[in-house]
Amino acid sequence: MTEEIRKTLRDSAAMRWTALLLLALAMFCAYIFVDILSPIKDLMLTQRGWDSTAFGTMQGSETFLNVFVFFLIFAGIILDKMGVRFTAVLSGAVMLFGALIKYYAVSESFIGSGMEAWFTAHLNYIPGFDELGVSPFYEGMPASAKVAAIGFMIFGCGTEMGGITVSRGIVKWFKGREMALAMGSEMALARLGVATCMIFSPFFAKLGGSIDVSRSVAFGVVLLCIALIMIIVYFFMDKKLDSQTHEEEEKDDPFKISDLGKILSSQGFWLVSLLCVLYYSAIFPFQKYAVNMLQCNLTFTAVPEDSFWASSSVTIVQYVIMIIVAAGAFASNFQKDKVRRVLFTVASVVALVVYCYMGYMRQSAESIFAVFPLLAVGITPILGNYVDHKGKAATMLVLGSLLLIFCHLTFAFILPQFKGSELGGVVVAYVTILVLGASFSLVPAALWPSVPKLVEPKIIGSAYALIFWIQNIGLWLFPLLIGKVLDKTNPNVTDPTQLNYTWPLVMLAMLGVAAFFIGLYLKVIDKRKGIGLEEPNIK
Ligand SMILES: C[C@H](NC(=O)[C@@H](N)CCCCN)C(=O)O
Repeated sequence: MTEEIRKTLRDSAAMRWTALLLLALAMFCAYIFVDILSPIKDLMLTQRGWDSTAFGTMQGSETFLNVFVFFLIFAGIILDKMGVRFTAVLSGAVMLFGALIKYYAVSESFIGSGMEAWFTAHLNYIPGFDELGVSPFYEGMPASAKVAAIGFMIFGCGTEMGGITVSRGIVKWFKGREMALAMGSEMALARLGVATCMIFSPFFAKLGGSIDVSRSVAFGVVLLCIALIMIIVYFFMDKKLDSQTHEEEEKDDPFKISDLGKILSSQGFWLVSLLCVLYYSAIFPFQKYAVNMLQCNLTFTAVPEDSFWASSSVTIVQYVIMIIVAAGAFASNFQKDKVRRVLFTVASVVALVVYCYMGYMRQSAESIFAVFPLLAVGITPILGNYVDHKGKAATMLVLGSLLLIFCHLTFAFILPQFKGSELGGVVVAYVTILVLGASFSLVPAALWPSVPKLVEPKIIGSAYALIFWIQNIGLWLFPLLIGKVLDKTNPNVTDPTQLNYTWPLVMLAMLGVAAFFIGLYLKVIDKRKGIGLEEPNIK
């Protein structure tokens, strides 16, 4: 009887995984919106006149307020003071608001409007920011890109606040249990969001034979409405949990500014943050250009519009197969029976082969790149589970950085050698993208669950916020730099599918090299100071 009374929602596996599912689905929708314009960079040039610099500046704007107005730091303080559920709802609402502005900016109704005229004439110079060279706008930037950037900045505040809130929420529900597995599963779903976006953004933009880029953004907005509903349901579960545990996060352990000092004085924290910014700057900004990079490096034969492979139903079938790949790989993690585990894995691999074949037949760069997050969906939970039970997080960080270097150098120097060989190029692209996906499983699965080992529980929210803030500097800078380097190294190229991506890719590989050395140093410090990064989470 006493046992029963003591049981709380988080003691029930079904309940805590339901809470996780709600948060993870909300992040799934958010990640779709993050990259909603990434696979249609070429259309943004032909339909809205965004060159690579305009595109990169808009893409980088997502993190602008987080970095330069320190919004992420405030978000961390709000999270520590107000708790998970309040901050989660706030982040959902902010994301939706920003997304609606971005939708208006790229919609047909913006063209020729008074607002377009105003933004064309204004915001070309931002005092202070321009002098520092960090302005989110520039003289000559298309008005639609400026307004989209404003919306994306607001959205970015919501999504990053959502990110730290979800990490904190997972710690709240899973600490001492399957925490890394839960974080890995949440990230797996987020990765599926990226794959979904790669397939459906161009699908909606080109639906019915006419091109309208705002349809892609509208798709993202609808998903963000669904995300907000998920968060509201989570709100009530979280409230119930607190009433059972009699925990009032916001009152028991009030946040103090001096806590920030404690975090910043930890060497382990700095190394993890540096590794995080270097590694993620070579991944998320790359994601925004990857489809265009493939369009530029692969030789595609145009698929006739009336052919079977060009039909919308094939896109949907291919997406369903993608879900089978992801679900099979993900579910295999949870099979206790060895035979069943093998069966799930084999089904997933067969579906992956079918998926890849369809991508090749459709001659579609977006569906080729969409395999990137798929391996992460299957592997991240396995690796999370491994970190929970065996540890070795620092070693995984080093290995992930090595794979990153290998992949970017392959894209830069080996893939272009296959230009002209349709099949050869696609095979090299698939293999490299899948290996990059494996790297993108290793690093996040090891990095995020390591944070609770670096700081005290009550300041985890602020610690995640600070790491995200440092990471956001890179996520702001690198989309912009890639765009600028592209424009500089391709001065006379007008066809958006004929750009040379060598230098941007070399730049990203260099980030991997720096991350690799930080990872090695982290291993040394971990051993010397006994931080426990190589230790399992569950002892
Ligand atoms: C959990 C981690 N999330 C992040 O790093 C976020 N700061 C980035 C969100 C994507 C762009 N706004 C991850 O996805 O591995």
